[in-house]
Amino acid sequence: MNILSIQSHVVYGHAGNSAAVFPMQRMGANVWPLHTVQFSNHTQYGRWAGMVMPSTEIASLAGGIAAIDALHECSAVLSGYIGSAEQGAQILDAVRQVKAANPAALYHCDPVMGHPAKGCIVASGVAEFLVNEALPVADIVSPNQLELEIIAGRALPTLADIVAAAREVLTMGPRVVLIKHLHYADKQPERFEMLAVSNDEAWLIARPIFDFARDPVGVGDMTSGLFLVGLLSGKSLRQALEHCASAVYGMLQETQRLGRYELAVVAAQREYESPTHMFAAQPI
Ligand SMILES: Nc1ncnc2c1ncn2[C@@H]1O[C@H](COP(=O)(O)OP(=O)(O)O)[C@@H](O)[C@H]1O
Ligand SMILES: Cc1ncc(COP(=O)(O)O)c(C=O)c1O
Ligand SMILES: [Mg+2]
Repeated sequence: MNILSIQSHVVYGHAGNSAAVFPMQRMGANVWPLHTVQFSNHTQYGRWAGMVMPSTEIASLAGGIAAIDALHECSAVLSGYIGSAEQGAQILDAVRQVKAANPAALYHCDPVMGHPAKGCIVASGVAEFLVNEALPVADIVSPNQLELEIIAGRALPTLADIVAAAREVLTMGPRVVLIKHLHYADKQPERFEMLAVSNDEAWLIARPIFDFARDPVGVGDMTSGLFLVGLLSGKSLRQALEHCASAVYGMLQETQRLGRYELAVVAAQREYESPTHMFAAQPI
């Protein structure tokens, strides 16, 4: 299995590819990391150095892989944090080239749209690109609830609203929707919940919340990567959800045990292969 993973790279710490690539590799996937930005650190520190890769870089690198006739080996394209709206078009071009070379290849779009209140900064035009252009082409999409609300164009105060919106997304192109973080009004506050929906199934999973001084970053990026590898390696929707939720829980537990702000991506390496605690999903 070969995954072209088009996401951010941070030199220090973990977000984007720097959070997702190693866990995917540890699950046995061969990853082709392509970086949309190279920043010193993730944006939630409030300051960072580095640059958005030039928009032509993505097309150039995809073209380079095409030139050595290797695109047909690609099983999936995963996109995450995008540095500019122009980069988006290049990513979709790469997806088209991969799908032309390997019609079975999947496109998993993690629609990272930013969260200004939390300090996750995304360039203007990226959210519009994700909703209008990337979503119709995606096979798998993994928004958090805020991103799902932007896609749906309305607030989603109840679990029923969220499930309905996820089903709407299935009519826009994707075959699988993973909502990576739910925060509806009557959710029990001590539970962290995710939802996976396909045309035939809907699964809800919950794990305990940890009390971090500051919300760690990169959790969503790692979750999406692990979920994709699970599906590609033949897990059912339910199994892929249970595996990624449980592996990320184990990694967060290690992060808390070590008292770190940055994710304990490497220290928790055994969790990606076989999570210490397995949480069970419930059909809804
Ligand atoms: N079990 C947990 N305990 C505490 N915080 C968690 C737990 N699981 C995830 N989180 C945090 O919840 C937040 C989820 O963020 P959100 O913006 O909704 O998704 P994403 O990570 O995709 O951007 C992250 O800040 C993550 O660190
Ligand atoms: C460079 C970069 N990549 C990715 C992300 C997304 O991280 P998360 O997985 O928490 O959504 C962020 C969030 O701040 C970021 O700064
Ligand atoms: Mg995210």
